[in-house]
Amino acid sequence: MKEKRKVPVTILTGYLGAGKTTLLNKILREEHGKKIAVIENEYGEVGIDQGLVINADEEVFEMSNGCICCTVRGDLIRVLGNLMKRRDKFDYVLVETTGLADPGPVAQTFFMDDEVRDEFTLDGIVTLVDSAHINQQLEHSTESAEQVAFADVLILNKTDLVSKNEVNVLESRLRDMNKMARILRSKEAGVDVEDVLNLGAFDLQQTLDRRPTFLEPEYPFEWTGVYELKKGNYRLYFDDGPDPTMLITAIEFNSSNGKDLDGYAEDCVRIFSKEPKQLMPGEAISFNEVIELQLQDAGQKAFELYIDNKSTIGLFTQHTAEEFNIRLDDNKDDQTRDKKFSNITKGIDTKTERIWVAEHEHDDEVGSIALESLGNINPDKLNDWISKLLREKGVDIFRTKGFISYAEESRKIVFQGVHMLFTAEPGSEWGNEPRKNQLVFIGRNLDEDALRTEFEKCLA
Ligand SMILES: Nc1nc2c(ncn2[C@@H]2O[C@H](COP(=O)(O)OP(=O)(O)OP(=O)(O)O)[C@@H](O)[C@H]2O)c(=O)[nH]1
Repeated sequence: MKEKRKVPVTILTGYLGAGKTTLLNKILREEHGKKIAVIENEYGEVGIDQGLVINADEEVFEMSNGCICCTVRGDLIRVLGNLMKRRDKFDYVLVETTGLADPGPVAQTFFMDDEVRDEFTLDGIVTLVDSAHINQQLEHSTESAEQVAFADVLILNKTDLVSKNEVNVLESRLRDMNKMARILRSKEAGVDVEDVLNLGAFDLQQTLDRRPTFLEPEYPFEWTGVYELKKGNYRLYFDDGPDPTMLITAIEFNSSNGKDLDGYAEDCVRIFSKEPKQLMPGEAISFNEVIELQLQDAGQKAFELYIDNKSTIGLFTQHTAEEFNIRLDDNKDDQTRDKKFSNITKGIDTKTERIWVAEHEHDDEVGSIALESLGNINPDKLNDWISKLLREKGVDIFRTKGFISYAEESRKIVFQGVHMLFTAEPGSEWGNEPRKNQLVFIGRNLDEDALRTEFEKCLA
């Protein structure tokens, strides 16, 4: 039997004033060929010339926001039921939640109610963030943290009100809370509609492909530039950046030891743990030690780098090259130094560059944990563990997503949950891919060691 196409639903959430209505209006105004039904739980004027906005009295639903076990999602179910009677009028549904709500109960409706599940499919949860105020909001409101944690797409809006560096710091904080979300930046919610609708955001493979680094270890450096240099004198240039100092280690790569960049990175982790040597502009960077460059002086600064023999070198820096506009250039003509100083715009090209996941404090209650193991999982053990876990801790576990491999099943088992509700359904074929299991938990006060231990016990 041919399966009926379900109507995709996007939940739009974000704290008060984050820009939800601005985004909604943008979506409704744009030519995207979709007929969108909007469900709002607030009254509000929405200017639309296409699509269908459901905001007549009976179709505006109030969201209950209490204990998730007791919350009645009846209103939303009723509105969705009414919508189905006008199925020909729309092919997409957008639910805008109130700024003060935990999006959990709304998302759960699409997992829980059989009739809703037959007709609708949750395409994704899009959370807007007011970049200027979210830090404050996170301190005072659990809902704003939940909204971040639930997101498949996080839009850092109002970037016009903060500096680029503040947005970088914010992104790193939010990334820590939700490792799975795609993060976009915007002014006036100016994002591409394709980036928020029809994501198949619950397609985990896509999410993992987009963020292949989320299971990677963290490093004390954020950037490596690898250069192939001839014997000679060079200079490393810096513009003003977000910090007055920066740690750096220079390493000479030796092609005969078989080490790759990851291997050198491990060496560098050990070097970075030592006491750094202070270096003022104009002084020379030595190899194989950690150096703290003093970058307090305003304007462009440079440090010397001497290369004795033609070699491949790696510069490992605490911050990304972009943040300080780091450039390496040769320094053959001292007479033109001053002129050269002001002229350096690009410098020598790197052979390769690499951005690393930076080490940082995990100080938010809300966080995400990714578990991975090779092999197959025993379905009964997993079911027992997950059922118990979500029954006991489901209030604090907002989202669960993952892929599981069962020995008897040729397809990947796609695992996803919202609080204590979860589904495990076969997805694409494993084919020749090595069998492995990945589970991501996003929630509050997660005990990583306990989760890891229990997960390992589920292996067949
Ligand atoms: N400076 C600035 N203002 C913005 C931006 N995006 C939206 N705004 C303004 O911020 C205010 C709030 O935007 P809304 O779209 O109403 O926010 P909301 O999330 O729907 O707000 P609530 O309905 O109160 O939860 C409006 O005055 C917008 O014009 C932006 O990128 N920068």
